[in-house]
Amino acid sequence: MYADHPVHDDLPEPPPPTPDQMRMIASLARPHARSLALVAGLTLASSATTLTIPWLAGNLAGKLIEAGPLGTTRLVVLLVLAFIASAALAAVVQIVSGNTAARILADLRAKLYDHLQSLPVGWHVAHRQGDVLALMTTEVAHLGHFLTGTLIGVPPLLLTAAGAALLMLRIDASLALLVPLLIPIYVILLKLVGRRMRVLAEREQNAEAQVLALAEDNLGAISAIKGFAREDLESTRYRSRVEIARLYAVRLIRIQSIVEPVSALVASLASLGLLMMIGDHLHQGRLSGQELFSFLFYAALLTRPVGELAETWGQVQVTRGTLARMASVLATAPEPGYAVSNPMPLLRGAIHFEKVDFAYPGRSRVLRGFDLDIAAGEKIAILGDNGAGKTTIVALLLRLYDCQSGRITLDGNDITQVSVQDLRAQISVVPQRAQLLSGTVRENIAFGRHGASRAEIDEAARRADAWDFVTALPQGFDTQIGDRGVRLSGGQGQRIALARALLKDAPIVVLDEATSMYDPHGEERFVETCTRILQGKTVVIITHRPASVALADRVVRI
Ligand SMILES: Nc1ncnc2c1ncn2[C@@H]1O[C@H](COP(=O)(O)OP(=O)(O)OP(=O)(O)O)[C@@H](O)[C@H]1O
Repeated sequence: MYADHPVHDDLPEPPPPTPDQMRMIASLARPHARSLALVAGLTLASSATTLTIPWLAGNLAGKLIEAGPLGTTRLVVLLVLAFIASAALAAVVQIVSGNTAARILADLRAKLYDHLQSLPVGWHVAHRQGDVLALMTTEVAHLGHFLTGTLIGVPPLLLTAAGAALLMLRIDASLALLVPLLIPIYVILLKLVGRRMRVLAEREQNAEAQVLALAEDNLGAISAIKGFAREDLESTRYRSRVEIARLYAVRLIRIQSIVEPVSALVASLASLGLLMMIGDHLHQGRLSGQELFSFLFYAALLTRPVGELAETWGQVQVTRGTLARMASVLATAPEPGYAVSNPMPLLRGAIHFEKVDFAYPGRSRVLRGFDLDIAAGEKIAILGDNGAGKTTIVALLLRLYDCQSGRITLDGNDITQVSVQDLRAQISVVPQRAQLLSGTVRENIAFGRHGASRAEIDEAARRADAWDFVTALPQGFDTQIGDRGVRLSGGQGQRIALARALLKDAPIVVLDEATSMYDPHGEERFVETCTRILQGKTVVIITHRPASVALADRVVRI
């Protein structure tokens, strides 16, 4: 998404969103068509009401000049009603449009999350987590602010400006026609600052993402930072990233702050010119007092939208990069297996790797013509040097990656031809690094099978030899285990991961260095338990430890 770079501005402008990307963003609005139609109707009513005010005020002013306050009651009442209606409609438009925009945004966030979840593991490996987090948090918030605070105000502004211009044209065409002459001045002004705003916004968002990425990395490695006494160094590194983000933010604010005042200045100068000409027309009797007032009110009505539209245009430049990034993530295809919906028959558990070639993107080949036959119910240990490709075999079996050539079958079914969710439902993996979630011990074990009963969770904990240490925790199974389970020891975390996998009760079980953190006695008990409870299941044991190898009927070396 972003590139790493030092502070400088002579970087290429972000590419504009493609029509396809814009269509995708527009598709987010489609489910809210009715609310948007309501917003459009209310906007129309609000602008129409606002536009009656200068006309009524002009009439009233004309009458006051010609005959004094007598006989103006009706006009005054109408004007007060118009004021009230205009204010009330403006409030209703804000509420309804704000609600709609917030709903669109909530949908976008959920859609973005679902989509990120569906993307291949390879995509997540290739993108910095900080960038992804920035997209889901600060960038979505930017977009939300843009939608709810800025973009939603555009239709009323445009309608009011267009209406005012038309009515001015009716009153005095020769004067009103001067207004479009200002357009080129605005276009030049906005073009001049636009490119710079886009580049700065891009740089600022990139810098923010880097701040977030470093905070995420460092807080996750807080023990290492303390252990190596790197607090000061890391603090300096963090500060320098924050400083880069600040510098871009300041530059962006500076440029953003001039757009609206400069536009308003041009509009004010133009109004002054208009006033001089009006004076001339009045003098020649081409304009009545009433028309003069209405004209001036309409001109005033026109200047505010001009300034605000310029500001909105600036915001569009700032949001362009976010839209492009959002759309490009949403356009990335989900895991290929998601498209296949053929159900996977319940497995007996025979695994067959046939001439499998695989390389991670941009890396040299890990597996070359790899063959492996595992019978249903067989226990097999896979040994090999660090980096030989043992964990990669598991990743391929789960279809986290697809092999470049060859094929993998389960009970004779090619895994690329069946639903990836069905496939994964039939394989339990106990990884080397237990991925514990923030939540209680019970929730962490229950993660293995949705809807598991308390008794089943307890049983899984007993089988995984986790019962004793879990019940000794302050709140037993209700103890919160924090982010990444930092409050549990490595071996305890592995036992929770084992309990989770046992609860899943899949026909194929993969133990990927699952006992690497067990004490020797614990490992012995693990081997005993597994021999009993994994009977009949196909078990793939990846290990460097002789005790675990003893579990296997057969050992292969890669
Ligand atoms: N997601 C990835 N992206 C790119 N390369 C990877 C990825 N995961 C692993 N590799 C590389 O693939 C090779 C095989 O890694 P793998 O984790 O399968 O080895 P292993 O046999 O399980 O090693 P160990 O015994 O150390 O756990 C290594 O060279 C590793 O650097």
